[in-house]
Amino acid sequence: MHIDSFRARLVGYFGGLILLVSLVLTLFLDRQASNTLSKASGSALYGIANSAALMLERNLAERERETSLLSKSYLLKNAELDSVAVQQRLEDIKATYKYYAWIGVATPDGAVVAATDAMLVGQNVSQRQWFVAGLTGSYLGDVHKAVLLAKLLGEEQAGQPLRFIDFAAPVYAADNSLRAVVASHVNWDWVQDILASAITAEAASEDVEALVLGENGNWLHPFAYIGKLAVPESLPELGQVAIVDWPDEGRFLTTRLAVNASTSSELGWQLVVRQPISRALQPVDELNKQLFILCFFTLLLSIMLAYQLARRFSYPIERLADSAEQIALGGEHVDFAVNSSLHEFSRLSLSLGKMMEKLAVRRQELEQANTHLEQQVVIRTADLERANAALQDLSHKDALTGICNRRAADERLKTAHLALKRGAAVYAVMLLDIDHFKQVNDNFGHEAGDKVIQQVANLLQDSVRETDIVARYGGEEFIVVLAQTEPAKATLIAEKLRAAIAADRMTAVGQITASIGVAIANIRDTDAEAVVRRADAAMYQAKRTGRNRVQLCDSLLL
Ligand SMILES: Nc1nc2c(ncn2[C@@H]2O[C@H](COP(=O)(O)OP(=O)(O)OP(=O)(O)O)[C@@H](O)[C@H]2O)c(=O)[nH]1
Repeated sequence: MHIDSFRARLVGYFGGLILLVSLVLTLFLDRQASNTLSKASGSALYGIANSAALMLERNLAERERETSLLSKSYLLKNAELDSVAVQQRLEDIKATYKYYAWIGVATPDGAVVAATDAMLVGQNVSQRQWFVAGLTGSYLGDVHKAVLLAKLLGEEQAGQPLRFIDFAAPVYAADNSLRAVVASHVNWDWVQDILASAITAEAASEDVEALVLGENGNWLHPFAYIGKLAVPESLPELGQVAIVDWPDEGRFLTTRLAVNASTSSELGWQLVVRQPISRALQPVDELNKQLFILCFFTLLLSIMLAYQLARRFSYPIERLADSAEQIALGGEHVDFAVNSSLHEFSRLSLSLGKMMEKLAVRRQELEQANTHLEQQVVIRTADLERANAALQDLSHKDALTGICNRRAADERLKTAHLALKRGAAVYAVMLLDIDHFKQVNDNFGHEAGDKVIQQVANLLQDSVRETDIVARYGGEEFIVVLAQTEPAKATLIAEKLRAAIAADRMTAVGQITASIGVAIANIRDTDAEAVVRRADAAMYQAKRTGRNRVQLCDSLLL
């Protein structure tokens, strides 16, 4: 299939069009799906973040409320602080919430007098921040490592150091005097567990993770990120979802919420929930793959269809082109029939067939006309050649005598002189003039004179060789050019001619004579005319010296 063929073009255009439409459609769907999915994933992330933040807020408020209620309880306001009842109350409260690590009561001077599991009892906590703050009001302390408790509870859990959040509140006696400070330490694990429960198993499998950012801009959770994961410069606004470039980690769909617990003091925590964009948009990749496969097969099918369609259209054209080529190569009986149900092709085939028939008729007519013309040309050419030959003949013949005329004699002389110049043998020129011809005319009439001229011409013509030339040079003057003839021989021939004329009896006239001048060509002669001039001079000398004689040109006549 040629690249410029109808088939290739149609397949190319059709395939290209389908490819273009597929690409545009795929890009459009990709964009639409990405947007829709980004929004959906963003909403899901926001939902997770929102519920996790709410749980954190409620838990913080709950713990603070519990500590506050405990500080205001009748028991702590009135009972002995180191009594069993107080001890039991603390244990009961601790048992209600598994993340309580420690609940204790310290006197205003900082001595722990009651505590769950009797931990830290007798120790002085007056330097602890929770104690100092708890002396004056409700206190909520940010996450920290507990120095004393850590020693009692063990250093680490699951590779992480023990971290706590502190709640404290003052206990006032009935007379409103400060009686003690009650405090609880909540294990940081509760944050981890809340976040774990907020993130569903499905979300976790899609790499959704929640992070807690502290007020000072450092990660509080997960522990592995503390001091290791850089906080991106462009986190989304609070409550917004955005695609964020995380340093060294790539692009994440990210949302951020503030944890507003409405507690006595705000911790300033922010909850960040993120998901790698590749996971968030994974369904788009799947969709793209399916679209690609769909496009590929659509393209393949389209190309096959286009090829079949093009074949259907191009086949009749190719047949017609083949037929036309056969005509170009000289074929005569070419068939233009095409097997097509399409009206246009049937019409074209019919028209071409009719055109061929007409062309064949025209061609035959043309060939006949041509043959006739060629015959006419042959006939005309032959006529022309004959006419030319006759004309040539006439132009070199003397009308009266039928022998050569002066022009023919001059041409022969020229040729002979050129041959002499090229080294051929010398030639001789003889000028012959009938003596007293005027008297012939006068005495016997002009017609008789003509007959004498004709007779002399015949006599001369019959007396010389075929290679020589006899011509009528003027009225009653003749010239004879003798090829390759020496002076002696020329004189001899001239004498023979003179004698023959003198011996012949002319019709109605009787005897006549002629004078002959002979000249031999010389290599020094510039042209034949010089030789003729010498012959003429010799002829006149013959006339002067008595007529009916031959005079060979001597040097005096040169
Ligand atoms: N019948 C006839 N006469 C011719 C022709 N051509 C020339 N003549 C005549 O030939 C004569 C030539 O005469 P001239 O030249 O005087 O010389 P001539 O009488 O021959 O005398 P010489 O030449 O001196 O012997 C003239 O009277 C011309 O009219 C021709 O074709 N036919």
